Amino acid sequence: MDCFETAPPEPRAVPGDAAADPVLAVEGLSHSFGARTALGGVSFGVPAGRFTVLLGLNGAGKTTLFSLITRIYNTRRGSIRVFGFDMRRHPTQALARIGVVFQQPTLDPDLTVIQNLRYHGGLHGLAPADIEARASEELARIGLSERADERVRTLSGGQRRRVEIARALLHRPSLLLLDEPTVGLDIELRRQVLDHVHDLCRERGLAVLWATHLIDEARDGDGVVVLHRGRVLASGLVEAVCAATGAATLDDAFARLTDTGVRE
Ligand SMILES: Nc1ncnc2c1ncn2[C@@H]1O[C@H](COP(=O)(O)OP(=O)(O)OP(=O)(O)O)[C@@H](O)[C@H]1O
Repeated sequence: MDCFETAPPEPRAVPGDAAADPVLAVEGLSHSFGARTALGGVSFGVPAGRFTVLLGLNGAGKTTLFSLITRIYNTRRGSIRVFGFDMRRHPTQALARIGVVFQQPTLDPDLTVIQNLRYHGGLHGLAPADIEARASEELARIGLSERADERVRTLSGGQRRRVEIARALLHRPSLLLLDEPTVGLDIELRRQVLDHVHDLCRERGLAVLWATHLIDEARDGDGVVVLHRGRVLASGLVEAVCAATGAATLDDAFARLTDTGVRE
């Protein structure tokens, strides 16, 4: 059963949690589908330059949370602020600062790589000259400049993912959201995509929220938000969450957190 019928545990306050002025600030966010509570009072922050893993099992509420942050769903309870812009009151300013890579691939396989990027840039109202300059910069960065005029269907899964990330960065967002972006990729491609997004955090100060159910996608130095059955059980740097739970590894911390307080 997916409803929460018992009182949730208090999230553990962990040192090293969101900086004073995070790029993404989520406070008291709740969402229900009829009688089913998908999110119940979720709060956390993602600061600039931090790769933050939103870690949760299937059904934890990750996609619902992303749908609220991207305004696919309206926020009815709680608040979402992006760079200080409230999603309800200033959605245009907030959304302009977000780049998204959805769980399902969204490139048009029959268009070329550059056509996909131009289309996205046009939707964001970028000038054609800016689109060309930024597209060639992003494609060079992911090592796919020479594939710009090829149809997307000729690319590997990992290359397509990197093009999706390049596309999401075209309008220069401050916050990049990725929902299970490594689904379907082999171990090596997964590592490459993870390395690439870590580099973006470090080099551009991008705030990243990376949703996954794969614990090994969180590295030391990353932030982590443990979401379980619609509740945040812990958030902070990986090392701090481990220390607060008395666990040697994040695997162990996750098992301890999800075994206590929230009933199946
Ligand atoms: N459109 C919907 N209508 C009804 N219930 C929904 C809907 N979308 C999600 N849910 C329910 O909300 C809860 C959270 O689902 P959500 O898809 O957000 O989780 P998730 O962490 O993204 O899981 P997954 O990794 O499987 O995608 C689940 O109990 C799910 O069944």
